[in-house]
Amino acid sequence: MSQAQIGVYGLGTMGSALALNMAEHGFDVAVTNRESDWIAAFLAEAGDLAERLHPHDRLESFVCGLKTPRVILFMIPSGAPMDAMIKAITPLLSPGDTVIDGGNANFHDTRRRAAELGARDLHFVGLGVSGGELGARTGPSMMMGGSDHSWQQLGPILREIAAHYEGVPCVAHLGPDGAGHFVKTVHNGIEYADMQVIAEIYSLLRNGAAMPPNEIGALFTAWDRGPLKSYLVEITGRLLGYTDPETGHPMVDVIKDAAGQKGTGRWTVIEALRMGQSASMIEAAVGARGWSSEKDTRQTAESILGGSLGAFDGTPDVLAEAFMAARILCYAQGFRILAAASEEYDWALDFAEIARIWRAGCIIRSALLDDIAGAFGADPPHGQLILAPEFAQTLARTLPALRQVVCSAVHGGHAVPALSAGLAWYDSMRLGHGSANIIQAQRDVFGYHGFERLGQEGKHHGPWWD
Ligand SMILES: NC(=O)C1=CN([C@@H]2O[C@H](COP(=O)(O)OP(=O)(O)OC[C@H]3O[C@@H](n4cnc5c(N)ncnc54)[C@H](OP(=O)(O)O)[C@@H]3O)[C@@H](O)[C@H]2O)C=CC1
Ligand SMILES: O=C(CO)[C@H](O)[C@H](O)COP(=O)(O)O
Repeated sequence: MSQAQIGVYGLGTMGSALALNMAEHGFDVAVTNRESDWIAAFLAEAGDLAERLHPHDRLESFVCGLKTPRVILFMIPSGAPMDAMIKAITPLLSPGDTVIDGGNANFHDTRRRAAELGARDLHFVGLGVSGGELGARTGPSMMMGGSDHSWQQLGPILREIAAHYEGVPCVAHLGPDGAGHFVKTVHNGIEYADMQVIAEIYSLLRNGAAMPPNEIGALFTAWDRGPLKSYLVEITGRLLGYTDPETGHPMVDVIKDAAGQKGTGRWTVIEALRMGQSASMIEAAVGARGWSSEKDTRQTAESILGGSLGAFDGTPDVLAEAFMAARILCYAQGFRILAAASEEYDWALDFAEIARIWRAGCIIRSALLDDIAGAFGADPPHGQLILAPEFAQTLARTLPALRQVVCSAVHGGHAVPALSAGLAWYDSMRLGHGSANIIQAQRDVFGYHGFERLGQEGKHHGPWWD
């Protein structure tokens, strides 16, 4: 039997697409699935590529069909199923073999699994994969966390199957154990915030300016030809043009306004808060998805509290400028979380490299990421994207529009949690002197917690009343 260069376990949406992508790039791939009935159907659809896909219906033969040291990619749900599969496959492996979790895993699990497998001379890789099914098939962006040994095994395959931006593969070895999954988690957090900003802009145009979905779609499509160019803007422009074949209504009007979420956005916020960081736009986006799911309550509330909305008094040009400001702020918040984690876990993340591998293949790919890569490459003040000269300039130009949009939205009763969170963060960060002196004084009054005095070392207390 021929010895495959890599094994893919899990022939669902992502696993089958990645296996086909590898086969198309000339790699021999051993494939298997929990429900083995799927394997024959998958091979039938693979056409000529089936020559390079080597099916197995048992874990033992799947492992035996791989060149050593082995490289095995799991594309399955990342919680308990991944732990169960590790338990099942570990006795079949040899020192030097690498097990990869390509799912959206919590990076704490990845760190634990890497340590457990490491103790048995096995390598565990947390591979963040972004781009959905099409990306996985034609070129995803991939964020790898694991050992140098695993990168040597995997790198040549991943570089071939990845998306390419001007010839540069969108994949990198970002650090050890959980680094890749953490970066993918934050990628998804940014994805949540960018999607929420888009939804808020759509809602202002639809409910505040009575614009029909197809016209809003055309506007997004026009924006996609300029500096706001991005995958999410592109698909929003396109999806808004669709009509429901059943009712003849715009497709978006028949979709229930209750957003799903699988956890990565929430993990981003949890990790940010745990590290004493803020990612207020991502938090707003996660919260807004939560509120959206309370459809029944909102319907009752509308009859009690009133659901009228005022007119939105802004032009599409003003919205485009506000969108640009919000997008910069949302990426900036994402990179701050990465910086905090890099320090906490000693990962030495390369932020310019992360921006580079997000330029193509992934869901948050946008024209801005090339500039972000350049800005991080030039070492911005305090490592802050908003202080990089070109971004500070763009923010100075676009912030008045964001302010105008948020003011008009608030005045008209339109909920813009992400846009307003971005603005509040910017307004907090641009002042050298804020209002936390009041918090410190209050804490000292009620808890004798002490405060620092401006320009003096040590802990002080106020002359408060008894
Ligand atoms: N869909 C997407 O856009 C993206 C998904 N991901 C991540 O990729 C991973 C796979 O997602 P996706 O391909 O969409 O999911 P699918 O539901 O399409 O496929 C799931 C796969 O996992 C297998 N599986 C499910 N439960 C178990 C189990 N207990 N033990 C062994 N195998 C199991 C299924 O096998 P069976 O056929 O037998 O049910 C199937 O092969 C997930 O972690 C997801 O978060 C990452 C990026 C994007
Ligand atoms: O990883 C992804 C995209 O990058 C997946 O599509 C993920 O499912 C998106 O998250 P959610 O389902 O919570 O919206």
